[in-house]
Amino acid sequence: MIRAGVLGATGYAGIETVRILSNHPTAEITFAASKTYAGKKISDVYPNLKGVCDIVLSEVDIAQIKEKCDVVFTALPHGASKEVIPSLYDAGVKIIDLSGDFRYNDEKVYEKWYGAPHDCPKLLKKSVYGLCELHRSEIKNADIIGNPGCYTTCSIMALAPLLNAKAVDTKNIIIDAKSGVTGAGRTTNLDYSFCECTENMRAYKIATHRHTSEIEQELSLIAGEEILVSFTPHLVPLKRGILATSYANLNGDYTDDDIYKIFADFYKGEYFVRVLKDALPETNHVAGSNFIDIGFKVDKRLKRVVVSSAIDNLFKGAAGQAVQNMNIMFGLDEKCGIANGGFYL
Ligand SMILES: NC(=O)C1=CN([C@@H]2O[C@H](COP(=O)(O)OP(=O)(O)OC[C@H]3O[C@@H](n4cnc5c(N)ncnc54)[C@H](OP(=O)(O)O)[C@@H]3O)[C@@H](O)[C@H]2O)C=CC1
Ligand SMILES: CC(=O)N[C@@H](CCC(=O)OP(=O)(O)O)C(=O)O
Repeated sequence: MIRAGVLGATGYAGIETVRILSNHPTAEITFAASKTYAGKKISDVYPNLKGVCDIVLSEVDIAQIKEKCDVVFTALPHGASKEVIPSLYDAGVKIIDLSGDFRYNDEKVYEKWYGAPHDCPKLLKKSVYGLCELHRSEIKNADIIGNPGCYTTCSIMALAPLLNAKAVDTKNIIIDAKSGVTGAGRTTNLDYSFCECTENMRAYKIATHRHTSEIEQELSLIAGEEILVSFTPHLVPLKRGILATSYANLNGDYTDDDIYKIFADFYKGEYFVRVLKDALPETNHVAGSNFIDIGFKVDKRLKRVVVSSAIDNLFKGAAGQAVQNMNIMFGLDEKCGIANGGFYL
């Protein structure tokens, strides 16, 4: 059995990690940390886990983690992760960080978009960007994973095949993305309260959202040149789900069949990627699952392709992909514990 710890276990991404690991056939939760609820059972905080996971929450304790864990998931706010990760690394456990702290190849990019010094650039260099379908071979041997952001997973996977095939103009890419409210975490911030969010939609952080830099890092690697994108996130009245609509100008007279072939070839054999033909994704079809659904349409009039992609922000966008990373790092079947399709009516 893989012995797993979860820090920030009572947050939305943390509890989703706990829920997935509780059903994982070859992993068990041996340590779960919370500042606010230390001393309580996790099932007292989330009663839906009663009888499924009743572990008692502790303060972070590196000596205990060293003794009890092979891998630790840090589901903490960015900034808090990089404070604890050096000690975890010294304790010899593998680390899967769900925050933005270990996603960058260049600390200067982090510092520019997060507005704070990175503090542990040597460990940042050792980390691998955990977008499983793109970095599987590096993930296998990694000790620290920077698990991707939710908007970024949905956006990068929608555009990577087109850039890889050099099918689109690299200059004018636009990503318009919508997220459910769990994307903001378990916060008491008024902006995310029921009456502010229900029956309402709003764009935010236009041209400044930190995920822009993560998307640009990965798309540039694939394209082999610097890619800049317009990225506009929106908050929509859903609990879970991200839908991204990406626009790119085509470099030639591509048909829908040509574009389908580009996507199908790029994601050949990828269980968690469902390329749709003559259909478009819906957040309901991926909720509670590790799937990404990708559909598209060529706009012949404008010689443009519009790609629509959907994920569950807490699953493929956070905890599910984190467990997918664990499976790869420990040589398990990548689908272990996360193979099922979700189901929401
Ligand atoms: N929500 C989402 O859809 C996604 C989130 N992420 C990332 O995952 C991480 C966790 O996000 P999410 O679960 O949404 O956030 P939450 O706010 O829901 O949970 C974070 C938890 O961490 C603990 N915590 C808060 N502040 C600190 C601190 N300063 N030091 C130590 N612990 C702290 C709190 O638990 P306690 O008080 O019990 O210790 C809190 O509940 C973030 O970095 C986020 O960006 C990534 C992808 C998607
Ligand atoms: C709706 C909402 O607020 N979403 C979050 C994204 C959550 C996430 O994936 O962000 P990290 O990069 O911090 O892990 C946001 O826009 O900041």
